[in-house]
Amino acid sequence: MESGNQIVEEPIIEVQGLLTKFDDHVIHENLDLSVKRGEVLGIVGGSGTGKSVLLRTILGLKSPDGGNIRVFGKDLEMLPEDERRAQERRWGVLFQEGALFSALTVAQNVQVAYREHLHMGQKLMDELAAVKIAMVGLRSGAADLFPSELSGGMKKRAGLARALALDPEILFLDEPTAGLDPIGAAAFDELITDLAHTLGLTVVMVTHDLDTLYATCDRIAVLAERRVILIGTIDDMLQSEHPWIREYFHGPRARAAFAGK
Ligand SMILES: Nc1ncnc2c1ncn2[C@@H]1O[C@H](COP(=O)(O)OP(=O)(O)OP(=O)(O)O)[C@@H](O)[C@H]1O
Repeated sequence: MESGNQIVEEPIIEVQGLLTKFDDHVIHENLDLSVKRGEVLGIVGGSGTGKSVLLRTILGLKSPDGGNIRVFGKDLEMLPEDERRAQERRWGVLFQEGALFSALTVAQNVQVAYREHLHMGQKLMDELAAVKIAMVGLRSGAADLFPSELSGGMKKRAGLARALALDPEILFLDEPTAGLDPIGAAAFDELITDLAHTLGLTVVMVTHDLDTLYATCDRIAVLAERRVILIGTIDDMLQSEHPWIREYFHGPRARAAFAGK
């Protein structure tokens, strides 16, 4: 149910008064979100409420149209290019499908970050990639496989190994269990929890998966009405009277996910 991490109150990510839009289509307005260092935070919300756009905006892939975002106490928009890149090295991202380069092996995918950000010999890169590959529970032989040779679950793990390449402090996950069967999804949830705990990671994940919320998240942020309408624990969600939150956390699927917890 919880990462078991030591959670520090001081925020590692702070979003204040965020406005994002595409032309006249306002996605977020006056959105506030604070993520504590060491917590596993799940972001939920109906389809099209702007969960992925929020992730992309925090990552600096889309500029805010208003408000500000501070990660590690710094506003990416204000940073010169070299500091911005240094900032980006401190987080890892796993997009849906793992977003692996199809022409590269698993090990080479992990090494992309080393080539881009660090200067080291091939032997050291191979050794570091092997550590990351083992860390995500892939057997060593997987290092030399191409993405097309991997199952869905292995692809996710390879993507995770790549996201962990530079020992990030924050891990961003977009729908980590989408497309996995229930057993694969449960194993992936366990892996995320173990890694978060062992490495002291802060994890921010967008997910629709109630089992994942129950298994991994310390807190949940609910996106609706263009902002975060509630942030808190599962118990806080269960006590909310908001119609969407009630429907989501008291619906038949939620009851099934709750069973036995
Ligand atoms: N590049 C873009 N250009 C125009 N509109 C966009 C763009 N990216 C996202 N949107 C719009 O922003 C809104 C929010 O999209 P987003 O993908 O963040 O939703 P979501 O909450 O992640 O949805 P889902 O749960 O279905 O994945 C949608 O209406 C989408 O059409």
